[in-house]
Amino acid sequence: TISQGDLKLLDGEKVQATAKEVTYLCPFSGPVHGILQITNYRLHFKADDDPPFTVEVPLGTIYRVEKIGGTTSRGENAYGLELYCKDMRNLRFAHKQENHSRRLVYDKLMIYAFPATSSKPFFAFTYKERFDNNGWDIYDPEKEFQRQNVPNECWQITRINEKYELCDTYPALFAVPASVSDEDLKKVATLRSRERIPVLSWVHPKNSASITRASQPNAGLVGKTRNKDDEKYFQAILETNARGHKLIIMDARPKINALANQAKGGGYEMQENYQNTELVFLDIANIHVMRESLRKLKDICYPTIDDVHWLTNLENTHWLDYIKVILSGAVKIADAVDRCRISVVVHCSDGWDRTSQLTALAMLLLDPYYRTIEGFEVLIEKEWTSFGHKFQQRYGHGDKNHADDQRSPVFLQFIDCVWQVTKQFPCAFEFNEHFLITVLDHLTSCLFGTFLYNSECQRAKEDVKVKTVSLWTYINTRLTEFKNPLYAPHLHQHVLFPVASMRRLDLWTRYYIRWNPTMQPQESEEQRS
Ligand SMILES: CCCC(=O)OC[C@@H](COP(=O)(O)O[C@@H]1[C@H](O)[C@H](OP(=O)(O)O)[C@@H](O)[C@H](O)[C@H]1O)OC(=O)CCC
Repeated sequence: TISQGDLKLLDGEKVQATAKEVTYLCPFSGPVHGILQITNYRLHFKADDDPPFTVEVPLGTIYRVEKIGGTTSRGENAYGLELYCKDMRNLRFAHKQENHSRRLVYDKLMIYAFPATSSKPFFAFTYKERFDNNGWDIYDPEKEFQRQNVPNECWQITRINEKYELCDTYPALFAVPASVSDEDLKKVATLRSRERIPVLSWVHPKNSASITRASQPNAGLVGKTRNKDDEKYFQAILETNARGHKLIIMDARPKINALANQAKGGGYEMQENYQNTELVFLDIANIHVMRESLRKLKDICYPTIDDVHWLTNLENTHWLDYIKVILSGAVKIADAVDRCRISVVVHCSDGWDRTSQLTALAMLLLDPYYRTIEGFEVLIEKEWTSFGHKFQQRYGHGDKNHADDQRSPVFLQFIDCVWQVTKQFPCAFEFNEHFLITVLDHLTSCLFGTFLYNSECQRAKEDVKVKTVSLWTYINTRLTEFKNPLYAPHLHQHVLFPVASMRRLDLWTRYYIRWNPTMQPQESEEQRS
């Protein structure tokens, strides 16, 4: 890496703009004079004074850039830029009008922070660092199925989607009941939203109960004729569990939303048509509710915290209510599969947001492998990236349109739920909190190819495994940084059942309040006199 000033450039990173005499308007310690640099990967500010105070943010983590003040602004620091970031902070810089540095910085930000809009490549395709391991090899679907003893007499790995022809938001390889034919699968696919048919996520190593995942049925408004093919398919899933006498369909949504989806041809399975099947609604709200909740949470956390009203303000964001309802959904699934030995089919509307949260969390509780660093990397590749969670759309990678209502912090919520479980079982995980925060930092940085695009099919088309570095490559070259010193695997081979009660949940302040220094209690007037 070439160092330029204090900026240690990455391989492939080049400075695109340098602005001197810029003032960083720090909300905590006040204005700081220094030099602002924009590269094709990040924004870097270095204060003139000592110790070298720096502010840095990957351009992918910026979702909005606003100009402050105009050429007529006369106030101190009234002319500059405000950057809104996806990592819970905003950065304000004041520029001098005369040297036109704001125009230069603004123009370069528009090009390099929003490559999808400026049709530039993501920096991940320019990043040329070499590593001695390849994180793209961590997840091999057939190896992971083999670990679950699949294929076997109950489950087959079908190649019907090898060219993404059945469902282009699903992985090329997935497992379905051994008794069904590819013809059956094609029929079932016409009955599921976006052809996202029920397929295997995890099978219990001892009692053969399974977790399968899907999108909602194209049930439409009640009164449509029954759906024999779908009902037969559910029977096939039921029969994969030798002792299985029942199947539970866990619909992640509030029932009112499932009903509303009927108006658009969606809906849910009519229980009476599916023998030995129970339908449960888990009451998790949709992506719009979660986006709004995080917006409120950022408002009360940054830049200032109203300490007197903190708990009221936190409650009014409902953020922890949603963490609780997601966690309790995952506990219900783990309980059904492990204690009751009943197979569960998980779905929601599209089957790529709430369904991913639930299957991944339930598998984390059920299978200690996913609580290792390698296992967790496999879990994310399997239940999130390969099953088509739309990372680019949900996080707006490289997209200038910050108001897009398809954006939503669904994956952040999942990592928050994982953090909650690590707090209740501090010795059950190989990874530490720094690992989780690093995953979130690179969810938005666009330095790695792991979270780019919206599906396995798109990532294959863009050849990310050859042209970009995997986040797991970076992580796995510095594992000691991410290991939990308290990890005691031999004591935690059992299923974890976290308590999803409000009194046991905490706000993850090391993430949401990471930029506010530990606020010194304000000295009272009499103490000062
Ligand atoms: C008359 C028109 C009815 C109508 O628009 O139905 C559409 C639903 C939208 O369905 P919802 O489930 O409420 O919301 C959907 C889910 O959040 C889904 O994620 P997931 O993978 O977790 O399912 C997202 O992918 C969709 O973009 C989003 O629209 O809207 C509602 O149900 C809102 C009711 C409060």
